[in-house]
Amino acid sequence: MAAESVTRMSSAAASSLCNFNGSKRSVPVSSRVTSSSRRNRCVKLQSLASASMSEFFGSSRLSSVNASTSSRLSQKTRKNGFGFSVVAVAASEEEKRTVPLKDYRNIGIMAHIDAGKTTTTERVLYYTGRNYKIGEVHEGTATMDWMEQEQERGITITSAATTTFWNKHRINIIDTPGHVDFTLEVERALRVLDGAICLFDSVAGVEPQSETVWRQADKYGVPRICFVNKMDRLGANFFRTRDMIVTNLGAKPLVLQIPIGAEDTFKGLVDLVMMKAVVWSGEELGAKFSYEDIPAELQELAEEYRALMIETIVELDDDVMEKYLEGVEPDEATIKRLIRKGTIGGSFVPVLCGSAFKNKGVQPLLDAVVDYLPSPVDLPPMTGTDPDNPELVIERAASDDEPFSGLAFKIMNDPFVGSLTFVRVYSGKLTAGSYVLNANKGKKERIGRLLEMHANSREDVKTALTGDIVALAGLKDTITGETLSDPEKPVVLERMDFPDPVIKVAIEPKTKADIDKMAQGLIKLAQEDPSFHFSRDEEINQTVIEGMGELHLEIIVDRLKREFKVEANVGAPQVNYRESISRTSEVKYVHKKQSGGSGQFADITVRFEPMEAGGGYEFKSEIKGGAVPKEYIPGVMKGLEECMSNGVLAGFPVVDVRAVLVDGSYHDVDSSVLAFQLAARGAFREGMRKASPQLLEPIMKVEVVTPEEHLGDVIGDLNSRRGQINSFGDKPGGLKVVDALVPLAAMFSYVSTLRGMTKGRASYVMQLAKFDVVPQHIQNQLAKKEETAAA
Ligand SMILES: Nc1nc2c(ncn2[C@@H]2O[C@H](COP(=O)(O)OP(=O)(O)OP(=O)(O)O)[C@@H](O)[C@H]2O)c(=O)[nH]1
Repeated sequence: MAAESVTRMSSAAASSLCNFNGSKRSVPVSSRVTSSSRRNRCVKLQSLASASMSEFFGSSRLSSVNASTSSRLSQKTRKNGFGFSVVAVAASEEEKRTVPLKDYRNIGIMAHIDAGKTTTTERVLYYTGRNYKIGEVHEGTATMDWMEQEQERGITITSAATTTFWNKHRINIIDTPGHVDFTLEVERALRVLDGAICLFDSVAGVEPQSETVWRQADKYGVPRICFVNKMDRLGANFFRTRDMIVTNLGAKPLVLQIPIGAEDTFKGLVDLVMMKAVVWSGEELGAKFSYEDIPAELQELAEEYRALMIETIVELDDDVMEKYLEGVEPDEATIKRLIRKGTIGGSFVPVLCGSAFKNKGVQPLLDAVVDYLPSPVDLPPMTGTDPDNPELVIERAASDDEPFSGLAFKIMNDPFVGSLTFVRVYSGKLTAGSYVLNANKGKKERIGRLLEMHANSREDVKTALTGDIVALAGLKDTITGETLSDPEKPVVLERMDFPDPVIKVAIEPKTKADIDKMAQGLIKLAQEDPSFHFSRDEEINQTVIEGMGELHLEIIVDRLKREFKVEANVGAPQVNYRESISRTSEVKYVHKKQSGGSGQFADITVRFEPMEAGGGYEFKSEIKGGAVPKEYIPGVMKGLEECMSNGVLAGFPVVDVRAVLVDGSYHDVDSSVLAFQLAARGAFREGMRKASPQLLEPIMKVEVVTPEEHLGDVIGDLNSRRGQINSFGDKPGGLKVVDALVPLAAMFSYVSTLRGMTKGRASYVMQLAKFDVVPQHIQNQLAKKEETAAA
């Protein structure tokens, strides 16, 4: 059975390579990406906020794009580009709150690739009555996987939002992708969610990507419940997964259910709160369940786990604990109250089980979402800062009566509705037709339409209330991570972190006529996805796209083709290196020019210090007594910042460096901000060279699962890729698992090699572990390539 997920993963990842590697790469595009000397001439675009079509290719083309878009926008009901209907409902009055805020659950479903997130979500939609007909991932009909690429590959790429109801509670769900290339989607979802379901495959247990998303959820303090899925699969083991939650995640599981049977005898579960067996009569969609007596052979185990559960939760309440010590067990309502308290407070994570595919365990899971995950009012108020005074902390309680605040967490381009901005409302209300302030940019935005999303279709609403997740049509300047707020009571909520891309490829349209279309597409795609960057060098006529992995960039190229009708050739993937320094240097740099009129003078001394890994870049001024007047310091900062994206070794971004302005002097007439900016550039060049610069490369944590007979080949191959084997282990089904650290540069086209070597029976996952120094002989090779390219 393990081969089932192996094959699916391998084929998804394998297809990611055909554009970038192997025989299909007979493309007439320079596989070399922009050289360092040229890089600084590139226009770097990360979002539409930083550039627009007009900046890129002139304004005339931009207006034609807008005109055609707006004519399409005027239509009310139509099919969107993905074949689903867009429904515009005339909303007359302001919507009233029908569900109290305490009955809201904003949740995400997160897991390793293939654990069953989409399948579970589809079941949730069915059992909550949202979907009449169920979509199956393997048939390519899942509602939440609405992109063509998702349906073809059976994987989730974008997170989709949907709203549904259970026991009079409103549940907003975001389905998130498991593949590491789309980790940003998970990050964005976690930033705006109040709680999460963490799914595990009961055969594989806690897998690498589950660890990653678990840490992400920790970072945002998201309370969660665990669902051990796929209990029907051969090799399913609930208790091993429970143990892995302890060993691999360092979490404290609170077992609330134990399975009745496993693999093909999996029938249902014992609910330890009610001490009842919940047994399904079949495995078909909508199969009925009944409450029964606990099977005799499970009675003892159930009592043991119930006792563990009670002992854990009574610790949260002194009175209950006292009574318990006197021999009085808490009643069901008290048990639920304490499980809820401990889950929200992070004391433990409830663990449930089931088989989404066989329709067992989904309804109790929904009950647990309602019973144990928090509503917006159970969480501390959101904090932010005053846009005019970043020192001033502002709180926004979750209430319709507070001033409006919301966070834009995702932009999606719909070919017909236009750009949709997904917003989580944290406080107050948002009304269609009103104006809000983009507090990060200080710009007002008009709210055109407010849409409630149901995966692939949408419904117009007049008002969004606190706790809602809505999509806004018509915003012009807002990008992911920015705060929208009441213009009279502005607030900037804490921003999200976006990872920097680790790989890049050169790309060019197959026909010259498509160059505009490609730029338009890239701008839109970069606006949607902050982990995707692109840059263009006009002089050598080359565009480079950068992303989180081969699959990520392949999807971008595929979307260019499908959504923007641009066929593109792509070069070989290249690693996005970083540059840093290994020792401290101090330089004095004088910028002096005397040519006829007024001169330029700036004198600075800058110390460059290495910082801890992950430290980024920092600037500090130690100027005393006005040696460099305050008004010139921004010039120094700007000059240094400009250089940080363009290191002295090979033009890669510089990281983990602190620049300290220690001294300087100025001239009453000839000094200016510009002169200090130019001096800073000079100081950077000299200072970095003196500080033993070094090239850093992304090192990936790779986990390969292979049948034993191919273990030797797999290890030999990893060694030849500069891999460092960390551990071996066993997986159910006689499979071996190898954990290694391997430089990303050596992992391109790995999937096809692995497939060839193991006849398609092995699979692997990898994720970024760290950046590390590139060995000297490889640095020399890279420097040589750089020189040849520059020549
Ligand atoms: N046997 C069994 N198969 C399941 C179960 N749940 C999901 N699957 C299958 O596992 C595969 C992966 O399921 P998905 O729902 O796409 O998993 P996912 O976590 O959404 O995957 P990504 O979005 O690609 O990360 C599909 O073939 C499902 O039919 C289950 O409970 N039992």
